Amino acid sequence: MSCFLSCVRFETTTDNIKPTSTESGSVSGVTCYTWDDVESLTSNFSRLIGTGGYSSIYLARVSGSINAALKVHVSSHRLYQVFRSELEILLRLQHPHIVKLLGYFDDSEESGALLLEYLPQGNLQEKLNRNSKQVLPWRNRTAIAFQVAQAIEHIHEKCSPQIVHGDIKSSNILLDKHFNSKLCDFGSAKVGFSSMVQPSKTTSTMSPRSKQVMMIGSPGYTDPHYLRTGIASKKMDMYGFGVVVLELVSGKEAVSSERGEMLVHSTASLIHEILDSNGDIGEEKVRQFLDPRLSRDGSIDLEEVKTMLRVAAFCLRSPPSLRPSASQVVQTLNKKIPSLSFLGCGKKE
Ligand SMILES: Nc1ncnc2c1ncn2[C@@H]1O[C@H](COP(=O)(O)OP(=O)(O)OP(=O)(O)O)[C@@H](O)[C@H]1O
Repeated sequence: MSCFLSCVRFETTTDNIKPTSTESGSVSGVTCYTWDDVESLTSNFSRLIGTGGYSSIYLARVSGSINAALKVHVSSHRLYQVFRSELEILLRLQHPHIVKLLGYFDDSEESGALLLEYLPQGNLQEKLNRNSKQVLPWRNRTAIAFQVAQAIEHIHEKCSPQIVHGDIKSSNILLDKHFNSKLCDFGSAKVGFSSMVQPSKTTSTMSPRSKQVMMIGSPGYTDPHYLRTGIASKKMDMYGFGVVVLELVSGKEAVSSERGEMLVHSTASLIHEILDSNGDIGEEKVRQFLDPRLSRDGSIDLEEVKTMLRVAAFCLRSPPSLRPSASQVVQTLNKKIPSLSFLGCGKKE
């Protein structure tokens, strides 16, 4: 990146955070960095730890010793808006299960980077992968579901204006050294509407190709109602959450890398059976669906597996109005999953 540029500071007290020109500095514990700082924090981008559709993530060191992750957004005018939107949202969020913003770099035109707390166990998708050396124990899986539901509850119901994440998936769930989870990637999030957002006028006059670029969500996780209507709502996050719970229980990918089949399709008959019987599932079915790597764990309570499957089934329901809210999911898991208490994972926030 050529020259560096002035920093932008944000006032976080208003709904729309307005930038005001300043020098480098720190605001509410969030530091504004220069590009020289960014190069030095990442030792010239020497360790790539992740890549996404819009960004590359590098290991960084703050004060010479504390690990952090630097998310550098692809430099372009359009993607600068994605960066700004993610920055503005993260500045407003503080929750134990949402990734913490430590600082940022902003050239005010087309380049930006976010300095985030570092999550050493990477993302949940990698941890559930069959080739992962370590099998994620059942107790951690239920805790992760509970913590992600708490994070969604926070953005949906405890933030004003509320936030729809728009891309709930296992690669957007990061894990700390104890396998506690943190929701990340707010680049697709929508803020400040009562319950849903319709495509804007400009979107409705766009070519189908440009519309495709505007769509949010990821294959295997996207709410079919959103795909049909373009209307993003809190219930689309609950759909993505339902798919993540299916992944946690089965250990399977949302889209099979071998056959390209979607988990929601291969599990459709099981989901229907659960919904048609009002939540009742035979034990044999449950055992068949459970991640085979967990079957050696004799301590698994099949009632907990049933609860997780019921939650997933209800989150995948159509129409979206039939899906539970994040608070309802938090309450259900809290009540019906005794193993949560073993972990001290914080049944209460
Ligand atoms: N704070 C972090 N600590 C450790 N690893 C991280 C961190 N942030 C991101 N990563 C890694 O980088 C990956 C991509 O991050 P992220 O989803 O934020 O990027 P993106 O460009 O928004 O991706 P997407 O394609 O989902 O839009 C994550 O799945 C994770 O593996």
